[in-house]
Amino acid sequence: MSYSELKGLYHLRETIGSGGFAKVKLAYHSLTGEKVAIKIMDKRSLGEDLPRVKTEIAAMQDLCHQHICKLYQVIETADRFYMVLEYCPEGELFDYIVAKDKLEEEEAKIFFRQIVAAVGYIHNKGYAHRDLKPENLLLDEDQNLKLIDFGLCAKPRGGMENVLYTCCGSPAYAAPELISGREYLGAEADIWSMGILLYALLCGYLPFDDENIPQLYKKIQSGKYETPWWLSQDSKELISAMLQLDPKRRVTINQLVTHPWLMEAIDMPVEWNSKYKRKVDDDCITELAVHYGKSRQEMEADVQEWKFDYLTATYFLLLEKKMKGRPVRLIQQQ
Ligand SMILES: O=C(Nc1ccc2c(c1)CNCC2)c1ccc(F)cc1
Repeated sequence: MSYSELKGLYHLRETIGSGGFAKVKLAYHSLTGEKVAIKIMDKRSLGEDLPRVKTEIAAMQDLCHQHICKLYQVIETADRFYMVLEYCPEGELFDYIVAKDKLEEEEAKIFFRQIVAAVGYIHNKGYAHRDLKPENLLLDEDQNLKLIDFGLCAKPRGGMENVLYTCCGSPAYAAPELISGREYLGAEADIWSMGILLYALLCGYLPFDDENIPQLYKKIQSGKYETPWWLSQDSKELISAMLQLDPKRRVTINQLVTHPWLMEAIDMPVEWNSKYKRKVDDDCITELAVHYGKSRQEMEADVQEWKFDYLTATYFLLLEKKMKGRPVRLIQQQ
């Protein structure tokens, strides 16, 4: 394959993942030398999944948060989509849990606080993820979680108080109201999935499981699950508050951020604000202006168009370098 559209912009390396309709390759962004993950999708093989890609791109262009995998650039050609994404080399949280069998409470707490921050942020922006599971949480090189796969997310018209109907996501993580075909609120269904997620982090297996889907649905709709002896009272209480069959009795994201189990030993509520500022970073603008031979005003105006072109990617990757204490410098091309 040539991937000629990336020539000069990114140096492509090995394939690091290949899912259903996408291949993910490691690449180096040529102007900063920073590593990125490029998700490559062939339009023909996408078939009816094409709308999912458009949904994901639109959502990720609107989301900018330390626990959401950053979209840097989108390249669309006649027969392909390329999504240039934040590099998450430690792989999926799913594999991390499997490798450790289950997590100690304090480690699970750190991860779960990051998940609550990410979900609180997207709900605040009017999005429901609808496919929350450990496979969709990646670890970056500092073991921070990054939420991915917004292909099934929903931004209900008129706000999160408006109901949704589409039954989607992974059965074992799906809320009872969602699998019963009733209308549901995206935020409440996400909270249920987070309850399943927390149970999986602490126990290393799922509260409702059955390879026969109708049997699995019966178990979910019964709302009955076992809790192993090693769970603390507080963690059992939190899981129970999230796995309430009646979505109106379920804990809300606003109540979650100050829940005792999440606050214990950390004594700070979960902060879901993005660490990214609205205002563009002056050092990055200066370096870009010098490189492109433009005034700072022009450069700032160009960047703030947020076209998710190579300039958007270069700006965000320069900002990443600054946040990691590396020099805010572009590689001078010969
Ligand atoms: O960076 C990603 N995956 C990645 C990167 C490096 C390595 C892996 C995955 C797996 N282990 C080897 C190193 C990645 C990032 C975003 C995404 F949507 C999908 C995958």
